[in-house]
Amino acid sequence: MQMVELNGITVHYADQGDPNGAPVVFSNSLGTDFRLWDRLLPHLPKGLRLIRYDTRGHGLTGAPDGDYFMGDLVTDAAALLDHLGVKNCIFVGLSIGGMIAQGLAAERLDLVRGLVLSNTAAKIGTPAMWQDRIEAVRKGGIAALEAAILERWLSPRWRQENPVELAGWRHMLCRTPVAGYLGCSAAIAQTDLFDSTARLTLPTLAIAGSEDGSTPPDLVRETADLVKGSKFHLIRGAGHLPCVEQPEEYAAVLTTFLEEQGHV
Ligand SMILES: O=C(O)CCC(=O)CC(=O)O
Repeated sequence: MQMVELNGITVHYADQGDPNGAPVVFSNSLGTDFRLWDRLLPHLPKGLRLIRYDTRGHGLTGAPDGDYFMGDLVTDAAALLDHLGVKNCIFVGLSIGGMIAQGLAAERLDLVRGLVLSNTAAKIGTPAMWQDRIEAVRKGGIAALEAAILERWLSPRWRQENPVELAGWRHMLCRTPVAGYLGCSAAIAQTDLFDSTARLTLPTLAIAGSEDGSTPPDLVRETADLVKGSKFHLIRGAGHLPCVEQPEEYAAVLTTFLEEQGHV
């Protein structure tokens, strides 16, 4: 287990692969932790340094009470990369992780040389939608929303064919600290990265899932279009978590991007 105290919280991370390899960093979505990437990593080329961490409020990372701000989440990611001596990584972020990716590239371009914006956007939902969600979780816990969330995360076909694994994702979601879920929901509610993302010029790949009920393909494409020269890839048949449903295709498109950047 790898833990470090940063920015006032304990951060849980995994630094795997080749310690001298080109770094690829992974940032998870709301209600998951760094096991989000478990099915993907075995399909990536050897020789990379693969760093994953649990976002503030998730997994084994600290989950303070109160609203979080996107700036906190970006500072957490930057502090971890500084701690690990990582520069010039390719940063892969899914959903809120993709917002962190956009914020990090805007604030600390010395750390990042390319972005993978997976199932994310410059702005996700509306403040009113997030306030409703926050109130529902305060009242009934995450379990009150669990069925609807899983429907957005994973396609009907995958859920039907993988009932046992589906139970694991349900457990991960429902065991997310409520303070962490609420804190990160507040951060998403307050975030609109349109202006700063429109100023980004680094190589960017956007990935969407055709069945994604949280960040539908058109929303992901809109954000990709903000970054000049970005690429867009649609994974057909996958929901909000395509790295879980279709890890081979996800790995293939990510590997092509890494090769194009001379990162492998
Ligand atoms: O997944 C995220 O990080 C936020 C987007 C979202 O709404 C996820 C969900 O459907 O619960």
